[in-house]
This record gives sequence, structure tokens and C-alpha cells, in this order.
Amino acid sequence: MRGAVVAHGGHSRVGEVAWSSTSNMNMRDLSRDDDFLSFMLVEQLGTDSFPLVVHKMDPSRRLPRHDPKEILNIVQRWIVTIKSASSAAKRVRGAVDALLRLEAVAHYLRGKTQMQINAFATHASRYFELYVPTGTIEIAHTSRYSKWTGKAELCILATTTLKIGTVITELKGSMAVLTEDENEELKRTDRRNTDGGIRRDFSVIHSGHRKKNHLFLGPARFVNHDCDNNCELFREGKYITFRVIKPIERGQEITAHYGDAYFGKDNRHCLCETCEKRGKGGYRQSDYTDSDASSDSASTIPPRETLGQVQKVEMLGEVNERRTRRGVYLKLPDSESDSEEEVQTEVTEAVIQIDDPEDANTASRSSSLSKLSTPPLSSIPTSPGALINPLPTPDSLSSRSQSESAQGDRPSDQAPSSTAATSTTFTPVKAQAVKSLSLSEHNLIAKQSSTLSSSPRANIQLKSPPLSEDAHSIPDEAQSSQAATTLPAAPAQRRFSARLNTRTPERNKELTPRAKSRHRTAESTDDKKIATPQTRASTVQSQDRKASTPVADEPRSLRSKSKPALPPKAKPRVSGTPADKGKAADEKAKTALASPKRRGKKKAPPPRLCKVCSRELPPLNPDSADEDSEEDKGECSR
Ligand SMILES: C[S@@+](CC[C@H](N)C(=O)[O-])C[C@H]1O[C@@H](n2cnc3c(N)ncnc32)[C@H](O)[C@@H]1O
Repeated sequence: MRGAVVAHGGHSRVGEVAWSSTSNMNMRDLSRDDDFLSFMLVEQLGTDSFPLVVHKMDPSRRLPRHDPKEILNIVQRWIVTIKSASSAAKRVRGAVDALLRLEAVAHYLRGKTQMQINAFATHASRYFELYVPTGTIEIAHTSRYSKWTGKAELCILATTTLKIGTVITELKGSMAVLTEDENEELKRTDRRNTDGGIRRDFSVIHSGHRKKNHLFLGPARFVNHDCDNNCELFREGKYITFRVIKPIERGQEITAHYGDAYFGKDNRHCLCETCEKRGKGGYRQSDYTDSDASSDSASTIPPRETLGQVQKVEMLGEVNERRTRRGVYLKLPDSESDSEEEVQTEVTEAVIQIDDPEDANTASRSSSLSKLSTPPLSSIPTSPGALINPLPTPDSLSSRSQSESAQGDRPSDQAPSSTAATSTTFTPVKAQAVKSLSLSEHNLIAKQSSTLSSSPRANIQLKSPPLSEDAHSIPDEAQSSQAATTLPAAPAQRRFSARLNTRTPERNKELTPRAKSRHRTAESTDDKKIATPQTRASTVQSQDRKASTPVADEPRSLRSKSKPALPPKAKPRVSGTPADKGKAADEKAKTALASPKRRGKKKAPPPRLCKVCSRELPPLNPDSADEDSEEDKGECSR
């Protein structure tokens, strides 16, 4: 498998693992791949003092042992700092190829079929897409739902405002159709196989048309439910994604609707913001009675100590923070502390239902998300406004350390510590990288920032480039337009741009096509020779240009010494057929013969006459002219 030559968009490379995008995924492989990839590409990238803990499909699985810096380097090199012209698809492709070259990944893929490799690489590309600089979302930690699950929960936050109708293409999920057996298997809440109470069917969606359940995993699985959701789930070709249905602010959570039955009777386990505002769902105190807390003894009730721990932290004055790797976006105010009432409900099926994704392509919340039943069991707060400890519970940390122990020792910066559990500061991934990386890597990050700042959005903030020796020659209009769109250039580039800027689109607009071509010709020749008065007068453009960049290519020292050339003599133009040209030549010859003057002969001197007898005297020979000869006296010898 390794060492194969693979064609990528026309280029062949040696040492790559061949793969192609696929939608052909099965539940087992997808679950395993997602546990592996979410650990590498979410847990290890997005954390510092505060871990992003991903609920695993099988927490008992061994996780890869590798250096997280390798992953960070892949993201920086292939996703962030690569040529800004590269498309998102190209960046992601490069990153996946680099990932497949890692020893830990090669080990994981050993013995897998080509189909399995395709599925793994395709799923990896979904996670890498999150890091493309033009992306609009981030995975973040949230404490909103922890009271219900007793676990650290993740969510998706918008990193920019999103308009209605926007498809958040970087928020994708891979899907696998579930067989009956697999469906049943996922429904079972097996104490050994659950993440300390997190059901494994938390990410199952039902296709109404196909009457089949699908498991969906990948970044899309981190979208939480809100009764007044701002996005809708829909299927796009090989994957599922989300479309914005309400305007979303920067920092706001991306939410979908899981259906009316997902959170149990009367939506009683729902802890969404809307329920909190309305005093409904999980915030409706009166609904919870002792009888609710009865039947199932599943592992989903966090131990009493967990609740105690949660409350203890709340009493320390923690707030519910919404944060991403770039920092905290939102701080929600603290509210009343919760009662310790524990409630449990029947365990049935947790399925998010969508209409047939291929037909309608949308999951309309009202019509299609109806068939849902009770969510996984949990302990829920019974008082409204229960704002939750933003920190991972001991339970979640223990499940984390469980997976850590399964993978052996991790680098120390990845291990959750007690300081992590009490810290409220959040180090963005870039800052984290700066902190722990070498100088060269540091420089890479600086380069990355400059790449980002050269994006159109960043340019809006740029001021005019500092005026330089050459910049004075830039006409005003060009200067101002350049200031808005380009970075300060190096001296050589500045000179070049000064020349370019003499030809603004506005100016060219004023010229007729003929004048434009004249203008072009004048400019091209002007660069090579000194302009004559005629050529200066011939076009306004050329004149302007001479005024701003006189003899641009000539060294300054030579300019004053240059002699202006004389105007060329007007030549009679001969046009017409070759016969005409021949006639003209004949005429010319005749004229020349008839008029010696025209051929440049000397004028004959007037005849000399004798002063005495008036006879003609012979002409004087200038060579033998002698002042004393009689001839010179103007008289003949007679
Ligand atoms: C598809 S997952 C969403 C991502 C999840 N927060 C995570 O960290 O993996 C669904 C699970 O998120 C939690 N959840 C999502 N929305 C919720 C809500 N409105 N109230 C309570 N829990 C919610 C529940 O644990 C649910 O089973």
C-alpha cells in the first residue's frame, strides 16, 4: 500500500497512500475512524488548559500514540500557510495525504482494504475542513448541557455572522446506513461501552423516506439541539451538512432541531437556551417528581459526587462561557444554583429524524423531525436558569484519563490537570502553538498571520503604504486605490506598481480603442527611448506619464545630459499599388534631372565683362587666382 505512485490532479507522487472520496461507509468502520480522528484532530488540536473532550463511540478503544505537534504542523503547513490561491479542496487534500504518511496512521490502516482507506481519508477530510482559514465555524466547549449528561459537551460556534440561506459546507458529517442489528446495538446502553453514560446512538438520524436509520459522525455531530434552532440539517450528495435559517451572530452557537421527542416527554431533558428563556424543557421545575426518578438504573445518572462537584465549582463563581480556540466569545451571567434532585426517565431511542435527504434535501423541523423518542438517561437540573459548570466533570475527566491510559503516556501538555479544572482562561490554539513551538515554527505562525492578513477582509484595515522615493510619482487616484488594496511593496515592486498605476481603468475608459492602441504603442516605445516633443503631444496619456515617470528606465545621472532629438522631417507618403509606386519613382527621377539645383549642384557664377571693351572675360580659376594678374583687374589684355 505504501510507496504506491498516485495521481493527484495530474501530478504523480511517490510515497503516497492512494485514496478517493467515498460515501460508502459502514457503521463499524465509521465509528472506529471517528474515535481515532476526533481524538487526533479535535481533542489534540483544540485544547490547552481546557480540554475538548469528544464522546467516543467506544471509549475502550486504544487511541493513537503520536506527537500532537505533527498534526498541528500538518494543519499549519497544508491548511493555513499554503499559497492563498489554493482552493479549500486542495488544502484539505494535501493535509489528508500528509496525515496518511504519519506512522500512527499507517499503523492504523495496515491491513485495511482500499474501500476502508477511502472511507478513513474521506472522513479525515471532513475534520480538516474545519481549519480552512475561510471557515465560518469552530468546535468549542460548552457547559450548557453538562448537567443533563454529566459530561463535558462540545458545540459549534460561528466565527462570523451568517446570513439566512448560507450552507455551512465545512460542517460536514459522514453517514453510514444502519442495519437492524446495528440499530439495536447502538440503542443498547451498555455500561462498559458507554462513555460513562453517553449513549452511542446520540448521532443517529432517521430517513423518513428510506425508513432507515443512519449514524452520522464527523464535525456535524457536534451540533446541539435548540427548540428555536438557527440551522437545518440536510443531505448534500455524500454527506450531511447545515443551512442557516435564522441570522447568526459571531460567537453564537449553531443549533439544529432533533425533533419533538428526542428529549423525552414534554421535552423535559432539553437544556437549550430557548427552553431556559421560556422556563420550559429542562428548566420547568414542576415537572419533576420522585416518580420520574424511578425505573432505569442505567449508568447515565452521574454519581452524587459529580453533582456536588458541579455545584461546588458554580459556587466559586464560574460563568457559562462560550469559547473557541480563539478565545471566549460570550459570558453568560450566573444564575440560581440548582437543587440536587435527580431524575431519570425511560431509555428508549435517541434518533434525530430527517425527511428523505435525497428527495427534499432538507430536514424541515416541523414536518420531519417528529418520530423521536426519549434521549439517553441522565440527571437533570430541576431549577430554571441552571447555568452550568464550564469545566469538565470528574466523570468526564475520568473517562478521558481512561482513554489516555489506553493509549499510554501522552505528552504532558495534553494531560488534563487540576489547574485545568479550575482555570477559566482559555488559550487559543495559535497562542498555544507559539508557546510551545521552536523559533522556526514561531516564524511559520507569523507567516500564517501575514497570509491571513492579506485576505480581502484583512485588507480593508490596511492604511496607505508609506510614501517612498518612487511613490511620489504615483498619480493621486492611483495612490489612493493602491492604498486600499495592496500591501506596502518592496522598492523594486513599488517602481513597478508606480508604472502600472499610470494606467488606471478610469483613464483607459476615456480613450477610444484607437487612442488606446496608440497609447499602448507610445508607452512601450517610451520605455526604451527618450520621447520627442511630437510624441509628447500625441497623447495626453503619454504626456502624463512623462510628467510622472520621466525616462523611468534611464539612470538619473544621465537625464540632464540627454539631448532632445530633432523633429523628424515629414516624408511624402506613397501609398497605392506597386504600379503607382513605380510611377512616383519615375516622376521623382525626372524632377531630379530637370532641376540640378534640386540635385545639389553649385550655382554658376555671372559672366565677367571687361571694364574697357565689355568683352566677356574667362572665369577666374580660384586655384591660380593672383591678385596682380590682369584678369583680376577686370580688363582684357587689349
Ligand atoms: C449530536 S450530539 C451533540 C454534540 C454533543 N454536545 C457532544 O459533545 O458530542 C447530541 C447530544 O448532545 C447533548 N445535547 C444536545 N442538545 C441538547 C439540549 N438541547 N439539551 C440537552 N442536551 C443536549 C445530548 O447529550 C445529546 O445526546
